Amino acid sequence: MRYVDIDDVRLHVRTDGDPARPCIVLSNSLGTDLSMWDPQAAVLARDYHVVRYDTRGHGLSGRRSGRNTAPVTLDRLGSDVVGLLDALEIQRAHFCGISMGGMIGQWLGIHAPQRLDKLVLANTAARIGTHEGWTARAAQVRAGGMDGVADGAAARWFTPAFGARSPGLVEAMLVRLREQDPQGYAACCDALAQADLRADIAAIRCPTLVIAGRADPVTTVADARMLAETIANAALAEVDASHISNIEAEHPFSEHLRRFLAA
Ligand SMILES: O=C(O)CCC(=O)CC(=O)O
Repeated sequence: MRYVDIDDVRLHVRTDGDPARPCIVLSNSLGTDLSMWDPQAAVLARDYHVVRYDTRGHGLSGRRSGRNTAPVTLDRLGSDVVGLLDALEIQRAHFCGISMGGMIGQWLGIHAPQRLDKLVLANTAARIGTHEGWTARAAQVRAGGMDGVADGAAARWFTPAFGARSPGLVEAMLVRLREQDPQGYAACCDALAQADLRADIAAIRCPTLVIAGRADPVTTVADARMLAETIANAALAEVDASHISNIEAEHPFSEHLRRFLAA
């Protein structure tokens, strides 16, 4: 376990694999933490220096002083990754982000292409949800804590078939969601309320793999197609999963990732 201070935030970071190998950074979705990448980190660490971090306000990452109440924007979340690479003295890295992490990846592709090798955008979109929806969710957790969003999360994150097959994995994710800091979660909802990259993603030039979950009700296959068709050097892969596809379709997801990075 390691912490890196970047501006006002202390990021919880975990590294696996040989630091002399090419680096891949893994970025979590809203309401999760770096442990969501355990299946992929185990595979990738054989060939890569794997850097995972908890997005600010999530897991063990938070403000260095005071509560996680300061405003958060997608610019801030993207700049955290640039700061993380600087702190670890990594000039360039591959980047794989899921959902909110995928929006951070798009931001990096637009604003920090000189730090990126290949980009993987999983279960994400250039615009996720609506301003009203995120603002209402932020208000809900600020007023009532995490239980309200956690109650419906299994249905948004996983297919019923996966829930029946792997109840322990689903429950572990929900426990972690309930344990998130409501202020940190709400601040990232505010960032998603503002974030709209639809007019900007054509600027992304690095080789990109877009991964979609065929049963994802949050960021749909149509959202993924839009990314893959707009980004010049992008390919699309679909897996049989809902929103948290790297867990529900662990092996196909890891295989797509591994092959794309190795090509
Ligand atoms: O998963 C994300 O990063 C954003 C979309 C989302 O919050 C899914 C959900 O829990 O409804």
